[in-house]
Amino acid sequence: MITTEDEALAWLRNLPECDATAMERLELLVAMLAEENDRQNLVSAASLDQVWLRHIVDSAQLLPHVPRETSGVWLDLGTGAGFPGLVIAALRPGCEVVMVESRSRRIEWLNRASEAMGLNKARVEGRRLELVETQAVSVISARAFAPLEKLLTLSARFSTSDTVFLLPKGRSARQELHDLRTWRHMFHVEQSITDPQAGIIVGELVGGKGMSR
Ligand SMILES: C[S@@+](CC[C@H](N)C(=O)[O-])C[C@H]1O[C@@H](n2cnc3c(N)ncnc32)[C@H](O)[C@@H]1O
Repeated sequence: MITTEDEALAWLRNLPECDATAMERLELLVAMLAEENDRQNLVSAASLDQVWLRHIVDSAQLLPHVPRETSGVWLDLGTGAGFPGLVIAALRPGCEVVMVESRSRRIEWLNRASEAMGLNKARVEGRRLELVETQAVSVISARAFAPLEKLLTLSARFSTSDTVFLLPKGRSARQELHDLRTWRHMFHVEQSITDPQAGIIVGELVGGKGMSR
């Protein structure tokens, strides 16, 4: 379990994707986030004291669940302050990361941060997820976006049987998965490395696209 900022930075530096360019991009994100958080409430002020642990590594810990050679779109739902979307895009610059966000000031922030970080393959879909054109994607991530049942109802149309869902769910992961009734799936809960009580729901929908509902 990672509990300090030093441990978070050490874990990150050991990540195969974390080269000098990625680190520079993440440092820029951390600096810009601190500044922007004075203008709009992107993350809790308290969490900024442990930003590498609470936001950067908390996002980056999704990467080992997706092989580096995976191609196709990584769709991040409700990216908000940039998590995990901007972190994934910084660490996998060859990956087409699409960040869906509906609030205008957050859309503006995501576009500005993405441009400053030089994330040429990342893109912001600045609209409600319900209005985003359907396409099959390789990965769907969502941190603090919606309860599991609703999340799947909104996002299943982007999935195939190969689409990997990566859903950091905090302390409710096991309960939400246990309560899920309407979907056939191959989900399980992985332990978060940043919070002993938090879990990440990982896996695929059987049949994808909600066809098996
Ligand atoms: C609680 S925040 C989490 C932000 C970020 N994922 C994080 O973990 O820091 C949820 C975000 O989802 C966005 N959101 C909620 N419903 C949405 C929808 N239907 N379509 C697009 N964005 C949505 C909100 O505007 C908000 O920025």
